[in-house]
Amino acid sequence: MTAIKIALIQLRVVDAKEKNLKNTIDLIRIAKKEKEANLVVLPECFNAPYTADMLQDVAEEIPGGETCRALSNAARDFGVHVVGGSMVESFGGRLYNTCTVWGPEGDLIATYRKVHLCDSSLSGKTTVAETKLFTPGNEYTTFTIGDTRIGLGICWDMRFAEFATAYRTLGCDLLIYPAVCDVPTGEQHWELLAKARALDNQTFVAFCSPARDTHAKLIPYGHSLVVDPWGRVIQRATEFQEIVVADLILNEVSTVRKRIPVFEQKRTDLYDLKIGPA
Ligand SMILES: O=C(O)CCC(=O)C(=O)O
Repeated sequence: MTAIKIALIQLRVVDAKEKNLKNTIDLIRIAKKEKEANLVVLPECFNAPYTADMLQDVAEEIPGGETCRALSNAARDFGVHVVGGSMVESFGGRLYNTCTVWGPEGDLIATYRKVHLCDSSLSGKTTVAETKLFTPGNEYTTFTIGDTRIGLGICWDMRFAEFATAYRTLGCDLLIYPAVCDVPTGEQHWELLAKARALDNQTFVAFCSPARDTHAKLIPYGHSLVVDPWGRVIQRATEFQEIVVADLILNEVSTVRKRIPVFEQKRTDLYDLKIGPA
């Protein structure tokens, strides 16, 4: 079994794409060279702040744009898997909130387009209306490191229990969600959601947020974290820019599943999950 050392880069996102890309590359280098991670994760909208009026300006084609070039080069130069948080993808005249995944040779090994678009007033302080801005994706996305299958979601996706359970059914042992939650909602729900998805599905779960920026329109909660299949938080960031690193003891997945065999005991005669697309 390939060991996974995951690094969540809680990036301080500023209002200039080149600065964010440069900062990202520096932090990917540190995550690999100094902290010896073999899987590096970036936050949702890591290359530009999360604001509706900026989307067209920062949108790029995948894999043709400067953000993909930067991530591909970093993955190859440092020899590390990179889950590229999310970026605004422009495709066929539409915008998607998309995560790219890069292998250690710099190859694009997966892309995931956010499936559940967020229309919410969150805590009552922040309003998000993504269905007016983006087109939703329609597919699950998984990739593997060694024999570990990893499933992807973005932010609001973390609230949909069936979606995460579908990933467990598809064979995932780790779920990764780049995300931006506002502070009041984060205080109430962030850790609870990560623990719930981990415990329900007996998988590792990682949420990766940008660092807190009190001048941003949507002030990110921060506190990126990793939860194990038993539902314990094994690493947690503060609200500032930092890299949190966790060794995933992947044997724990089968241990927890043997000790608590809920997936064998589901009453699929009474309830069952249909996995699409239809
Ligand atoms: O689920 C949340 O609390 C935040 C969701 C969100 O802001 C988003 O998906 O863009």
